[in-house]
Amino acid sequence: VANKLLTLVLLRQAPRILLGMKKRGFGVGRWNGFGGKVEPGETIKAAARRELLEESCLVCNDLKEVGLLKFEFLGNPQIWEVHVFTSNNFEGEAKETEEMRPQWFEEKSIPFDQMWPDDILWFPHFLNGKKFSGYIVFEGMDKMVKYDVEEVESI
Ligand SMILES: CN1CCN(c2cc(NC3CC3)nc(N)n2)CC1
Repeated sequence: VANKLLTLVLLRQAPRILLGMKKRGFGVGRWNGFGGKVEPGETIKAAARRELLEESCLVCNDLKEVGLLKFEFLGNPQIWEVHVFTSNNFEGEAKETEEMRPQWFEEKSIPFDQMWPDDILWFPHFLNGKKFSGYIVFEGMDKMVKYDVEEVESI
């Protein structure tokens, strides 16, 4: 069955990065970038832009795809394909929404202990401005049983 397409947007204003505390639904209680599902007929980048606006009230017109993360969950045949985007060029002020409470973090104080466990694997590549690709197997929602993350020339 086709992979589940998801988006993740991490905006930067060096030396800071914008994260949101997920207030409900999947990933509740964890800091993350902004994102969601890709609707039928929508490009992945358009979905990323839409979810960023819905979840943070920010408009970004020059999202760049920098990462591709594939997740397998033991016991579930559906692979999740998370397309990671970034930009340092966006309009508006980040606002709290029903989904997310935004906060700017210094890049050297990212709250990994309150984020998805895989983030610590690929954030270093992301913060160094590299493109990355990863395959991560989870058992439940907290334990990584296998992973492989690498820098790539192109996504
Ligand atoms: C709307 N999407 C949901 C998936 N998502 C994930 C997932 C993820 N790990 C996977 C084990 C869950 N890790 C980060 N950082 N983000 C991005 C936003």
